[in-house]
Amino acid sequence: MSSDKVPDTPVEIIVDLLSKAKNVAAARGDVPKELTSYLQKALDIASGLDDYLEKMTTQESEPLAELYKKTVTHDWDQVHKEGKTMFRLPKECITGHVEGQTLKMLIHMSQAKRVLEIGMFTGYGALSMAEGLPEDGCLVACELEPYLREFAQPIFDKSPHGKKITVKTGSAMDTLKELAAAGEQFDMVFIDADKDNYINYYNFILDNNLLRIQGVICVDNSLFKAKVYLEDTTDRNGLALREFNHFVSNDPRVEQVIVPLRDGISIIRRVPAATESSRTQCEITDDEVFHGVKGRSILDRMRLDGKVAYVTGAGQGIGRAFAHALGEAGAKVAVVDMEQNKAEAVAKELFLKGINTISIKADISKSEDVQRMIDTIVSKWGALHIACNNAGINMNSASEDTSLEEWDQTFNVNLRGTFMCCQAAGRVMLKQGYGKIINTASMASLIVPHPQKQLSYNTSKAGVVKLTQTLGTEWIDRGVRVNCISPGIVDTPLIHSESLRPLVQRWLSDIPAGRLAQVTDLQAAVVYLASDASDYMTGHNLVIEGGQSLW
Ligand SMILES: C[S@@+](CC[C@H](N)C(=O)[O-])C[C@H]1O[C@@H](n2cnc3c(N)ncnc32)[C@H](O)[C@@H]1O
Repeated sequence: MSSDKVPDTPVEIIVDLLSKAKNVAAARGDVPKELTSYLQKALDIASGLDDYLEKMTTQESEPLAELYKKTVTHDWDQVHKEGKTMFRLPKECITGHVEGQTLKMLIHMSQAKRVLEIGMFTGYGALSMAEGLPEDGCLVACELEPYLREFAQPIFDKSPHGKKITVKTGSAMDTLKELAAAGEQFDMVFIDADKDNYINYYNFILDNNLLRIQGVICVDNSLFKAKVYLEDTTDRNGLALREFNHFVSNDPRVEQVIVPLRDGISIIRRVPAATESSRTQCEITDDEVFHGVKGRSILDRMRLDGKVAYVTGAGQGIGRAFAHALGEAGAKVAVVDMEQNKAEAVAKELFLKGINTISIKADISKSEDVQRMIDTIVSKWGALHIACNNAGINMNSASEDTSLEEWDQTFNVNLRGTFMCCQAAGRVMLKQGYGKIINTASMASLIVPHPQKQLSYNTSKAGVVKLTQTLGTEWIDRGVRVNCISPGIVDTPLIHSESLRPLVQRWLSDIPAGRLAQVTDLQAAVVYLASDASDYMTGHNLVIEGGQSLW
């Protein structure tokens, strides 16, 4: 701490007091050595803490460093004297490096997408939080002083994250009212403005649903230089924070913890409305719709954490997208393809995203490969919950010319192969009493796509639907659900082949959605069918074709 700096946090105050005590001790000749040495040790511990935290915390970005420098070197007294700000703003207002990174970390951990800041100052906290937001995230910063928006904006503009920030100038309470009237809701709120209004901001936010359930409110200065717990406190802000902490700690709508970082940060989580205390406050229907099935919200019910999955034909296209989707939702994924290098490449992608994965080379038209695939997965991970039978081939010929070879080859992979996978996976799943099988069929099971000629493909995919319906009804009473997904025409490398490329325009005129399907259009469906949320669904053909089969 530099000598001209006023101690501002409990630790800084302790350092100041210990330094004074040390000086008093040094001025007297009769202080025992032991006491001087204890004082020195306490001083070393306290004075080293903030520096150490600074050093061990991830460095700030260049725009943040620039914003910090610009803020602490600015002549705020002069600005105020010139009437550019209503209040004299001390540069110590700034959140700074360690707190900024803490806020950014909280944004990541809570996966917040929409953030509200009350009290922006020069935008250090706002930009730190914006850096933690996803690309489509947004942060609304409330600030009383218009001067500060002008001050911060040029640096926001230099950062790739600055565009996520919208500054609303004026009284924060007016802005909160405006946001509530517009039905806005946030995942995280950072309160860091006028201390005696904290309680009003907090209550307004909760009373008006500005914070979503499970959302987080962070509050700065909640230790307020230790004045919140020192008995002789008369300071207005210290008393306001004391009352605020007391109120929050008794509020059944939330859980809170005060982290003794700098001047204290409270982290307050809005708990689900279904807690005992709030239940007694109003009439609710006390059921799974209200609480969620096994207490899990609908999005949680689509998580696949701890589940073991495989996807065949996962080396590219739809299968690759399915493998990523299942992994992102929490499953361990075996990436299966007849081309080993492709399976390995996709498994590497999943690994980079932190997904547990293995690659397996298997030709699903060979029964020994199918059994080896299942055995490998079960011996590696001890179970099999999700079987995604996606591998398939498509060949084109006029029906009068279709060779038996083409027919057999198509059926060997698309129908016989899918059956073998279903059977081998099903045997494991029936023993477990639980399983989800998702076959890739095709819109061609419903309509006859044209003008291309693909008799064997269409017929084999119609077979996949009937296979799915039969297994789906035969096995559901033993916990195994079997469904299929029928994509329309998907924009994969396959359709950019010489023979198919000219047909794209023709197809587009048959698709109400006006575009081909992207593989990403199919990802949510596979996660849904793989999750407990679809447990009542079996033998279903989920058609995703931009409306093409309806025209
Ligand atoms: C402690 S500073 C905020 C620091 C900031 N969060 C950061 O990351 O550096 C408090 C800010 O709140 C603003 N403020 C105070 N009262 C306000 C009010 N009623 N409405 C909006 N902003 C207010 C002040 O102008 C000041 O810029």
